[in-house]
Amino acid sequence: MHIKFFKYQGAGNDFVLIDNREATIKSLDNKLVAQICDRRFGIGADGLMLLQTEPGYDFRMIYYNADGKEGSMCGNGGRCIVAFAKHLGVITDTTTFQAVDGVHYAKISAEGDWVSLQMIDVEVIEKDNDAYVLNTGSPHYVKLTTNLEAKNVYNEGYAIRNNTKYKTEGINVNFVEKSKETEGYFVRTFERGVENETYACGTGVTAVALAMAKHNKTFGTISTPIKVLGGDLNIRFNFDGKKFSNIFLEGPAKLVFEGEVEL
Ligand SMILES: N[C@H](CCC[C@H](N)C(=O)O)C(=O)O
Repeated sequence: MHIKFFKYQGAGNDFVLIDNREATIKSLDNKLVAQICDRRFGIGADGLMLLQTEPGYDFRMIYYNADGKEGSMCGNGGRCIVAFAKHLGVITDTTTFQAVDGVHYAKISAEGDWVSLQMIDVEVIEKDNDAYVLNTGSPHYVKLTTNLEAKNVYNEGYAIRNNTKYKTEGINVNFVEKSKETEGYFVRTFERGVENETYACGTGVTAVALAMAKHNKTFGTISTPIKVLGGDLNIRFNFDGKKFSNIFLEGPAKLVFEGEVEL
């Protein structure tokens, strides 16, 4: 099958996107997705997304991790598919679409390269020793640390993601350090389903922002800037001490190149 694909990146978290509104692709074999995402033998990406039609919504987002398996919600992927929808002319400056964790609202800049994506509300944050564990559309483990720049995120992230508690379902592991320059944080993430560190993780930085508000007991309307290896993201939300709502993940979403491939 001859397929046109588009390569997007959101703060260095990168994806292959395919316009499947004609439902040309009925299903995607795990091995084929993994091969497309392979950084040596394929196009190379942290994940792959299909943009599909969905009655009552602008589109449906189908997300696959680089390991080829259909994944849970991808925040940066959600921002990139909104930019892709604008590029295709499916939307103009706001959208409501369906994803694996429910309905998402988003707005996009006129230039089409900056997206603010609403994430699901969060009420439950658990502790695992001194780490925070919460689900922002994907499951996340958040651990405060120091000297993050020098940390071996692969080894330490791999060990937590594969320990007896998390091995079966997996979990995304976020290491966070308070920024010296801003009110925000520096975050590095070992991502489930990529099974490696990524340059950014949208649901991950969202989980970090919420966990830090809980940790610091800050309430009200909060805006948290977060630096990641691939750039800068911002998370805005309300926290009343119990529930996190009106959560928006904001940042760049850029088209890198487009091409064609024989699947
Ligand atoms: N790897 C994640 C899904 C993608 C999350 C990340 N790319 C994001 O931007 O949220 C998981 O399987 O839980």
